[in-house]
Amino acid sequence: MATTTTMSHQAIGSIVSHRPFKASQFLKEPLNVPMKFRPKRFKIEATASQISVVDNTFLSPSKNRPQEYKKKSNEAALILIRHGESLWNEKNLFTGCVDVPLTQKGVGEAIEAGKKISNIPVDLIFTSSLIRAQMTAMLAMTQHRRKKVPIILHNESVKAKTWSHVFSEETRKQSIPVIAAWQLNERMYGELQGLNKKETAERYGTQQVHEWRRSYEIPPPKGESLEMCAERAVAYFEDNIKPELASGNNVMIAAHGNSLRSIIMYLDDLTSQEVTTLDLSTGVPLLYIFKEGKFMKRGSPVGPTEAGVYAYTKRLAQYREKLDAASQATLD
Ligand SMILES: O=C(O)[C@@H](CO)OP(=O)(O)O
Repeated sequence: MATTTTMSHQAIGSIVSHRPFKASQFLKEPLNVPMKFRPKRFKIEATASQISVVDNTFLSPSKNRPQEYKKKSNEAALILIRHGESLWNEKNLFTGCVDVPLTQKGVGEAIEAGKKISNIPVDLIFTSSLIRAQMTAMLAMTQHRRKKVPIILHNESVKAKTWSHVFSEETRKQSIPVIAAWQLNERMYGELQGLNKKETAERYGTQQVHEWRRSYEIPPPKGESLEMCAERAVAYFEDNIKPELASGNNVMIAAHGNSLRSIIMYLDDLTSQEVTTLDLSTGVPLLYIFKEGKFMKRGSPVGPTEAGVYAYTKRLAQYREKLDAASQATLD
């Protein structure tokens, strides 16, 4: 059963005012969760009500997008990016679902991430509803060689939906739909949100804090364990993102350390023990190829700009050749 908690103002160096909210609000609509991610201790139920500023509950994004976006191919690229450094990463504070923007360094990381994926096709972007992930997606796309414009598809009302949809063929070709989903938000860190990580370790012990931060099953006080985060993030991935990949659409997901850890656990079939050592750096894009129902990891670039350390597939190499030919034609 979901607990009901009112969050207190405990932030050290807080830059965002917290509105007290009830954890039960966060835990409402039952989700269709795969067996592996079914909770052992209690049934997670979730709603977007408290987390999002941009509250786009696209339960089925593909149904909300024009038919023309859909296309067929037997493989698709999946890029995962953890957002760049946020103001609370910089201050070493537990952030969770508090909506904090990027630092200047984070902006730079997002731009560098964009350079690394600038040769990889992106047809559709999923972000969380938090600004640090959305900033990262938008900044990264400014570097893409295809120069498409990311446009957030709003679904809060009929008007918002109409206004955010693009109409002319020309505009459609030059845009990438962006779907902001609260299910991809960072795990809710409960009573730790706003606390300094080092001070918390000094107070509760390094081992305890490590378990709160990296274990699969142990939730931080009044927050979500990784397992609980997986319930919504992986269910969203299976219901909304995997079908896009299966249709041949290349997808980028800009999200968070823990929502992405839960998705990577699913993609790489990691055990609850293995996932404890998985730690994602800010602004480093990971590439997967989805083919014949399977996810294949293609690496992560380590160099400052080039995506060359990705193991390109034939299709990705062809895409890059097309981009090269288009740049050459512009120069000629
Ligand atoms: O504070 C947070 O929300 C997360 C990600 O920054 O921290 P951690 O690395 O402890 O999961």
